[in-house]
Amino acid sequence: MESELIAVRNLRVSFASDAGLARVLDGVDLTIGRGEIMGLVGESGCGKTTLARAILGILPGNSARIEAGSIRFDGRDLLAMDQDRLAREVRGKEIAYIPQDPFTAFNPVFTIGTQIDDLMRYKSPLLRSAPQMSRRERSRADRARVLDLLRLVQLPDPEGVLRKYPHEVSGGQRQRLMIAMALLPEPKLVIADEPTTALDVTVQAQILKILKQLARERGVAVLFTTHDLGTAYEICDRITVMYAGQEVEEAPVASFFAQPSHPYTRKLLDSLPSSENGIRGIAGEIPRLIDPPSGCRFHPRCERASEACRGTRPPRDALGPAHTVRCHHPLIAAEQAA
Ligand SMILES: Nc1ncnc2c1ncn2[C@@H]1O[C@H](COP(=O)(O)OP(=O)(O)OP(=O)(O)O)[C@@H](O)[C@H]1O
Repeated sequence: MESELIAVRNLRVSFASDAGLARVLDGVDLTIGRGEIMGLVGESGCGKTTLARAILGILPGNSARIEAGSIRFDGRDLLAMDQDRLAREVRGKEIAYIPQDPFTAFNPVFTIGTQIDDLMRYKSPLLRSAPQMSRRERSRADRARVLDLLRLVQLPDPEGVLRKYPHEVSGGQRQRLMIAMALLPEPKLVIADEPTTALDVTVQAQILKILKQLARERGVAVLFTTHDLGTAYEICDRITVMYAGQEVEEAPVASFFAQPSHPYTRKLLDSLPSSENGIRGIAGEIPRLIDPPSGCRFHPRCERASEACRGTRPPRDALGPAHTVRCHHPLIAAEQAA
Protein backbone atom coordinates (compact mmCIF):
# COMPACT_ATOMS: atom_id res chain seq x y z
CA MET A 1 0.00 0.00 0.00
CA GLU A 2 1.09 3.58 -0.70
CA SER A 3 1.48 5.82 2.35
CA GLU A 4 -1.68 6.07 4.41
CA LEU A 5 -4.27 8.72 3.44
CA ILE A 6 -7.19 7.74 5.63
CA ALA A 7 -7.42 5.46 8.66
CA VAL A 8 -10.78 4.67 10.22
CA ARG A 9 -10.36 3.04 13.62
CA ASN A 10 -12.90 1.32 15.85
CA LEU A 11 -15.80 3.31 14.38
CA ARG A 12 -19.12 2.69 16.10
CA VAL A 13 -22.31 4.24 14.76
CA SER A 14 -25.89 3.62 15.94
CA PHE A 15 -29.22 4.70 14.55
CA ALA A 16 -32.15 5.37 16.87
CA SER A 17 -35.47 4.01 15.60
CA ASP A 18 -38.88 3.21 17.09
CA ALA A 19 -37.83 -0.44 17.37
CA GLY A 20 -34.67 0.43 19.33
CA LEU A 21 -31.02 1.27 18.77
CA ALA A 22 -29.52 -0.34 15.66
CA ARG A 23 -25.74 -0.86 15.91
CA VAL A 24 -24.98 -0.25 12.28
CA LEU A 25 -21.19 0.07 12.46
CA ASP A 26 -19.56 -1.98 15.17
CA GLY A 27 -15.87 -1.18 15.59
CA VAL A 28 -14.98 -0.76 11.91
CA ASP A 29 -11.34 -0.38 10.79
CA LEU A 30 -10.43 0.71 7.27
CA THR A 31 -7.19 2.02 5.77
CA ILE A 32 -6.77 3.56 2.32
CA GLY A 33 -3.41 4.56 0.87
CA ARG A 34 -2.74 7.67 -1.23
CA GLY A 35 -3.87 7.05 -4.80
CA GLU A 36 -5.34 3.66 -3.89
CA ILE A 37 -8.69 2.45 -5.21
CA MET A 38 -10.42 0.63 -2.36
CA GLY A 39 -13.60 -1.38 -2.94
CA LEU A 40 -16.11 -1.72 -0.11
CA VAL A 41 -18.26 -4.79 -0.68
CA GLY A 42 -20.92 -6.72 1.24
CA GLU A 43 -24.61 -7.57 1.12
CA SER A 44 -27.24 -4.86 1.22
CA GLY A 45 -27.59 -3.30 4.68
CA CYS A 46 -24.05 -4.19 5.86
CA GLY A 47 -23.19 -0.50 6.43
CA LYS A 48 -21.29 0.57 3.29
CA THR A 49 -23.22 3.81 2.81
CA THR A 50 -23.17 4.58 6.53
CA LEU A 51 -19.37 4.27 6.57
CA ALA A 52 -19.08 6.48 3.47
CA ARG A 53 -21.37 9.08 5.07
CA ALA A 54 -19.47 9.00 8.35
CA ILE A 55 -16.25 9.82 6.46
CA LEU A 56 -18.01 12.66 4.65
CA GLY A 57 -19.52 13.92 7.92
CA ILE A 58 -23.07 13.73 6.56
CA LEU A 59 -24.77 11.20 8.81
CA PRO A 60 -28.34 12.29 9.66
CA GLY A 61 -27.93 14.34 12.83
CA ASN A 62 -31.37 13.51 14.26
CA SER A 63 -31.00 9.71 14.25
CA ALA A 64 -27.32 8.75 13.92
CA ARG A 65 -24.91 8.69 16.85
CA ILE A 66 -21.15 8.20 16.57
CA GLU A 67 -20.37 6.30 19.76
CA ALA A 68 -16.65 5.72 19.38
CA GLY A 69 -13.73 5.77 17.02
CA SER A 70 -11.61 8.05 14.92
CA ILE A 71 -11.26 8.94 11.25
CA ARG A 72 -7.76 10.26 10.55
CA PHE A 73 -7.52 11.89 7.14
CA ASP A 74 -4.25 13.36 5.94
CA GLY A 75 -3.11 14.17 9.48
CA ARG A 76 -6.42 15.37 10.98
CA ASP A 77 -9.11 13.57 12.97
CA LEU A 78 -12.31 14.38 11.07
CA LEU A 79 -14.54 13.39 13.99
CA ALA A 80 -12.82 15.89 16.27
CA MET A 81 -12.99 18.74 13.72
CA ASP A 82 -15.36 21.67 13.97
CA GLN A 83 -18.35 21.01 11.63
CA ASP A 84 -18.05 24.37 9.83
CA ARG A 85 -14.36 23.83 9.15
CA LEU A 86 -15.08 20.33 7.90
CA ALA A 87 -17.69 21.71 5.47
CA ARG A 88 -15.44 24.60 4.37
CA GLU A 89 -12.08 22.87 4.06
CA VAL A 90 -12.58 19.15 3.62
CA ARG A 91 -15.97 18.07 2.30
CA GLY A 92 -16.33 18.67 -1.46
CA LYS A 93 -12.71 19.84 -1.60
CA GLU A 94 -10.28 17.30 -0.21
CA ILE A 95 -12.91 14.57 -0.05
CA ALA A 96 -15.36 14.57 -2.95
CA TYR A 97 -18.47 12.49 -3.46
CA ILE A 98 -20.06 10.75 -6.43
CA PRO A 99 -23.59 9.65 -5.49
CA GLN A 100 -25.62 6.64 -6.67
CA ASP A 101 -28.19 8.77 -8.42
CA PRO A 102 -26.68 11.74 -10.24
CA PHE A 103 -30.12 13.18 -11.06
CA THR A 104 -31.02 14.07 -7.50
CA ALA A 105 -27.56 15.58 -7.01
CA PHE A 106 -28.35 18.36 -9.51
CA ASN A 107 -30.75 21.22 -8.94
CA PRO A 108 -33.32 20.92 -11.76
CA VAL A 109 -33.96 24.67 -12.08
CA PHE A 110 -30.40 25.83 -12.92
CA THR A 111 -28.24 25.02 -15.93
CA ILE A 112 -25.34 22.63 -15.44
CA GLY A 113 -22.89 25.49 -16.16
CA THR A 114 -24.41 27.67 -13.41
CA GLN A 115 -24.14 24.82 -10.91
CA ILE A 116 -20.50 24.15 -11.81
CA ASP A 117 -19.70 27.89 -11.53
CA ASP A 118 -21.30 27.93 -8.06
CA LEU A 119 -19.25 24.93 -6.99
CA MET A 120 -16.03 26.56 -8.18
CA ARG A 121 -16.79 29.82 -6.36
CA TYR A 122 -16.29 27.97 -3.07
CA LYS A 123 -14.28 24.89 -3.96
CA SER A 124 -11.85 26.05 -6.68
CA PRO A 125 -8.34 24.73 -5.98
CA LEU A 126 -7.07 28.15 -7.18
CA LEU A 127 -8.45 29.70 -3.97
CA ARG A 128 -5.68 27.74 -2.27
CA SER A 129 -2.93 27.67 -4.87
CA ALA A 130 -3.30 31.21 -6.33
CA PRO A 131 -5.04 33.34 -3.68
CA GLN A 132 -3.84 36.58 -5.35
CA MET A 133 -5.91 35.93 -8.52
CA SER A 134 -8.90 38.20 -9.10
CA ARG A 135 -12.31 36.57 -9.12
CA ARG A 136 -12.67 37.18 -12.86
CA GLU A 137 -9.27 35.62 -13.68
CA ARG A 138 -10.04 32.70 -11.43
CA SER A 139 -13.40 31.98 -13.00
CA ARG A 140 -11.83 32.17 -16.50
CA ALA A 141 -9.12 29.68 -15.47
CA ASP A 142 -11.70 27.45 -13.76
CA ARG A 143 -13.92 27.47 -16.86
CA ALA A 144 -10.97 26.27 -18.99
CA ARG A 145 -10.31 23.46 -16.49
CA VAL A 146 -13.98 22.51 -16.44
CA LEU A 147 -14.04 22.21 -20.25
CA ASP A 148 -10.83 20.13 -20.20
CA LEU A 149 -12.28 17.75 -17.65
CA LEU A 150 -15.58 17.46 -19.52
CA ARG A 151 -13.57 16.40 -22.56
CA LEU A 152 -11.62 13.89 -20.45
CA VAL A 153 -14.84 12.27 -19.21
CA GLN A 154 -15.77 12.04 -22.91
CA LEU A 155 -18.78 14.31 -22.91
CA PRO A 156 -19.59 15.39 -26.45
CA ASP A 157 -19.92 19.18 -26.98
CA PRO A 158 -18.82 20.31 -23.48
CA GLU A 159 -19.73 23.98 -24.11
CA GLY A 160 -23.23 22.95 -25.15
CA VAL A 161 -23.61 20.70 -22.08
CA LEU A 162 -22.89 23.63 -19.77
CA ARG A 163 -25.88 25.51 -21.24
CA LYS A 164 -28.24 22.57 -20.64
CA TYR A 165 -30.49 21.72 -17.69
CA PRO A 166 -29.92 18.41 -15.86
CA HIS A 167 -33.03 16.77 -17.43
CA GLU A 168 -31.69 17.53 -20.91
CA VAL A 169 -28.73 15.11 -20.64
CA SER A 170 -28.78 11.30 -20.34
CA GLY A 171 -28.13 9.33 -17.11
CA GLY A 172 -24.68 8.28 -18.36
CA GLN A 173 -23.80 11.89 -19.23
CA ARG A 174 -24.97 13.08 -15.80
CA GLN A 175 -22.72 10.52 -14.15
CA ARG A 176 -19.77 11.66 -16.32
CA LEU A 177 -20.57 15.18 -15.15
CA MET A 178 -20.55 14.02 -11.53
CA ILE A 179 -17.10 12.48 -12.00
CA ALA A 180 -15.82 15.72 -13.53
CA MET A 181 -17.37 17.81 -10.74
CA ALA A 182 -15.92 15.52 -8.07
CA LEU A 183 -12.42 15.90 -9.55
CA LEU A 184 -12.56 19.67 -10.19
CA PRO A 185 -11.54 20.73 -6.65
CA GLU A 186 -8.53 18.36 -6.95
CA PRO A 187 -9.53 16.13 -4.04
CA LYS A 188 -7.27 13.59 -2.37
CA LEU A 189 -10.12 11.11 -1.88
CA VAL A 190 -13.26 10.49 -3.92
CA ILE A 191 -16.07 8.50 -2.36
CA ALA A 192 -18.09 6.81 -5.08
CA ASP A 193 -21.20 5.17 -3.61
CA GLU A 194 -22.38 2.60 -6.15
CA PRO A 195 -21.91 5.25 -8.83
CA THR A 196 -23.22 3.21 -11.73
CA THR A 197 -26.15 1.22 -10.34
CA ALA A 198 -28.66 3.47 -12.11
CA LEU A 199 -27.02 2.88 -15.52
CA ASP A 200 -27.12 0.11 -18.08
CA VAL A 201 -24.24 -2.34 -18.16
CA THR A 202 -22.30 -1.01 -21.18
CA VAL A 203 -22.46 2.58 -19.92
CA GLN A 204 -21.39 1.35 -16.45
CA ALA A 205 -18.22 -0.19 -17.88
CA GLN A 206 -17.28 3.00 -19.78
CA ILE A 207 -17.85 5.22 -16.75
CA LEU A 208 -15.85 3.01 -14.39
CA LYS A 209 -12.97 2.95 -16.87
CA ILE A 210 -12.97 6.75 -16.99
CA LEU A 211 -13.12 7.02 -13.17
CA LYS A 212 -10.22 4.60 -12.76
CA GLN A 213 -8.09 6.27 -15.42
CA LEU A 214 -8.60 9.81 -14.09
CA ALA A 215 -8.04 8.75 -10.48
CA ARG A 216 -4.80 7.04 -11.50
CA GLU A 217 -3.53 9.98 -13.55
CA ARG A 218 -4.22 12.42 -10.73
CA GLY A 219 -3.12 10.19 -7.85
CA VAL A 220 -6.58 10.42 -6.27
CA ALA A 221 -7.65 7.69 -3.83
CA VAL A 222 -11.14 6.26 -4.31
CA LEU A 223 -13.46 4.52 -1.86
CA PHE A 224 -15.79 2.64 -4.14
CA THR A 225 -18.84 0.90 -2.65
CA THR A 226 -20.48 -1.85 -4.67
CA HIS A 227 -22.50 -5.08 -4.48
CA ASP A 228 -20.77 -6.32 -7.55
CA LEU A 229 -17.54 -8.27 -7.09
CA GLY A 230 -16.92 -8.28 -10.86
CA THR A 231 -16.86 -4.50 -10.87
CA ALA A 232 -14.62 -4.44 -7.81
CA TYR A 233 -12.22 -6.78 -9.62
CA GLU A 234 -12.10 -4.47 -12.64
CA ILE A 235 -11.30 -1.25 -10.88
CA CYS A 236 -9.97 -1.76 -7.33
CA ASP A 237 -6.47 -2.21 -5.91
CA ARG A 238 -7.77 -3.65 -2.65
CA ILE A 239 -11.15 -4.77 -1.33
CA THR A 240 -12.68 -4.49 2.14
CA VAL A 241 -15.50 -6.89 2.97
CA MET A 242 -18.18 -5.79 5.43
CA TYR A 243 -20.67 -8.05 7.15
CA ALA A 244 -23.51 -6.67 9.31
CA GLY A 245 -21.60 -3.55 10.33
CA GLN A 246 -18.19 -5.17 10.87
CA GLU A 247 -15.29 -5.30 8.45
CA VAL A 248 -14.13 -8.90 8.19
CA GLU A 249 -11.35 -8.90 5.59
CA GLU A 250 -9.20 -6.36 3.75
CA ALA A 251 -7.11 -7.72 0.87
CA PRO A 252 -5.31 -6.78 -2.34
CA VAL A 253 -7.53 -7.74 -5.30
CA ALA A 254 -5.35 -10.69 -6.36
CA SER A 255 -5.32 -12.25 -2.85
CA PHE A 256 -9.02 -11.49 -2.39
CA PHE A 257 -9.94 -13.72 -5.33
CA ALA A 258 -7.12 -16.28 -5.05
CA GLN A 259 -6.77 -16.60 -1.25
CA PRO A 260 -9.91 -15.42 0.54
CA SER A 261 -9.38 -16.06 4.22
CA HIS A 262 -12.67 -15.19 5.92
CA PRO A 263 -15.45 -17.78 5.50
CA TYR A 264 -17.85 -14.96 4.56
CA THR A 265 -15.55 -13.77 1.77
CA ARG A 266 -15.39 -17.36 0.49
CA LYS A 267 -19.20 -17.56 0.52
CA LEU A 268 -19.52 -14.24 -1.29
CA LEU A 269 -17.21 -15.57 -4.00
CA ASP A 270 -19.09 -18.90 -4.14
CA SER A 271 -22.34 -17.01 -4.63
CA LEU A 272 -21.09 -15.47 -7.90
CA PRO A 273 -23.16 -16.96 -10.74
CA SER A 274 -21.30 -19.62 -12.75
CA SER A 275 -22.20 -22.10 -15.51
CA GLU A 276 -21.59 -25.09 -13.15
CA ASN A 277 -23.38 -23.80 -10.07
CA GLY A 278 -25.91 -21.32 -11.47
CA ILE A 279 -26.81 -18.79 -8.79
CA ARG A 280 -26.17 -19.91 -5.19
CA GLY A 281 -27.19 -17.71 -2.30
CA ILE A 282 -25.58 -17.71 1.15
CA ALA A 283 -27.56 -19.90 3.57
CA GLY A 284 -29.10 -18.13 6.58
CA GLU A 285 -30.11 -14.53 7.01
CA ILE A 286 -28.45 -11.20 7.69
CA PRO A 287 -28.94 -10.45 11.42
CA ARG A 288 -31.11 -7.68 12.79
CA LEU A 289 -28.85 -4.87 13.89
CA ILE A 290 -31.04 -4.07 16.89
CA ASP A 291 -30.00 -7.30 18.62
CA PRO A 292 -27.01 -8.53 16.60
CA PRO A 293 -25.18 -11.79 17.38
CA SER A 294 -22.38 -11.49 19.94
CA GLY A 295 -18.70 -11.86 19.00
CA CYS A 296 -18.25 -12.31 15.26
CA ARG A 297 -21.57 -11.28 13.75
CA PHE A 298 -21.20 -13.90 11.02
CA HIS A 299 -21.02 -16.86 13.43
CA PRO A 300 -24.69 -18.00 13.12
CA ARG A 301 -24.14 -18.55 9.36
CA CYS A 302 -20.64 -20.00 9.59
CA GLU A 303 -19.85 -23.73 9.52
CA ARG A 304 -16.49 -23.12 11.23
CA ALA A 305 -17.96 -21.21 14.19
CA SER A 306 -16.93 -22.24 17.70
CA GLU A 307 -17.50 -20.98 21.23
CA ALA A 308 -14.71 -18.43 20.68
CA CYS A 309 -16.66 -16.88 17.75
CA ARG A 310 -19.77 -16.48 19.89
CA GLY A 311 -17.75 -15.05 22.75
CA THR A 312 -15.43 -12.42 21.29
CA ARG A 313 -14.98 -10.51 18.09
CA PRO A 314 -11.78 -11.79 16.45
CA PRO A 315 -8.81 -9.40 16.39
CA ARG A 316 -7.52 -8.01 13.09
CA ASP A 317 -4.74 -10.40 12.04
CA ALA A 318 -2.23 -9.50 9.34
CA LEU A 319 -1.85 -12.10 6.59
CA GLY A 320 0.39 -9.95 4.43
CA PRO A 321 1.46 -6.31 4.21
CA ALA A 322 -1.96 -5.19 2.97
CA HIS A 323 -4.11 -8.21 3.84
CA THR A 324 -5.92 -8.52 7.18
CA VAL A 325 -8.68 -10.81 8.42
CA ARG A 326 -10.87 -10.97 11.51
CA CYS A 327 -11.59 -14.64 12.06
CA HIS A 328 -10.87 -17.14 14.85
CA HIS A 329 -10.72 -19.92 12.22
CA PRO A 330 -9.45 -18.33 8.98
CA LEU A 331 -9.31 -20.37 5.79
CA ILE A 332 -5.78 -19.14 5.13
CA ALA A 333 -3.44 -18.64 8.05
CA ALA A 334 -0.64 -16.08 8.03
CA GLU A 335 2.07 -18.67 7.27
CA GLN A 336 0.14 -19.90 4.16
CA ALA A 337 -0.61 -16.47 2.72
CA ALA A 338 1.24 -15.37 -0.39
N1 LIG B 1 -31.22 7.13 8.58
C1 LIG B 1 -31.29 5.89 9.05
N2 LIG B 1 -32.07 5.59 10.13
C2 LIG B 1 -32.14 4.35 10.63
N3 LIG B 1 -31.45 3.29 10.13
C3 LIG B 1 -30.67 3.51 9.07
C4 LIG B 1 -30.55 4.82 8.48
N4 LIG B 1 -29.67 4.72 7.42
C5 LIG B 1 -29.29 3.42 7.38
N5 LIG B 1 -29.88 2.70 8.36
C6 LIG B 1 -29.70 1.27 8.62
O1 LIG B 1 -28.32 1.01 8.68
C7 LIG B 1 -28.03 -0.26 8.10
C8 LIG B 1 -26.92 -0.10 7.09
O2 LIG B 1 -27.41 0.66 6.00
P1 LIG B 1 -26.46 1.14 4.81
O3 LIG B 1 -27.32 1.93 3.87
O4 LIG B 1 -25.26 1.77 5.38
O5 LIG B 1 -26.08 -0.27 4.16
P2 LIG B 1 -25.46 -0.55 2.72
O6 LIG B 1 -24.48 -1.66 2.93
O7 LIG B 1 -24.96 0.70 2.11
O8 LIG B 1 -26.73 -1.08 1.94
P3 LIG B 1 -27.05 -0.97 0.36
O9 LIG B 1 -26.00 -1.79 -0.31
O10 LIG B 1 -28.41 -1.56 0.26
O11 LIG B 1 -27.00 0.48 -0.01
C9 LIG B 1 -29.33 -0.81 7.53
O12 LIG B 1 -29.84 -1.74 8.47
C10 LIG B 1 -30.20 0.41 7.46
O13 LIG B 1 -31.55 0.05 7.64
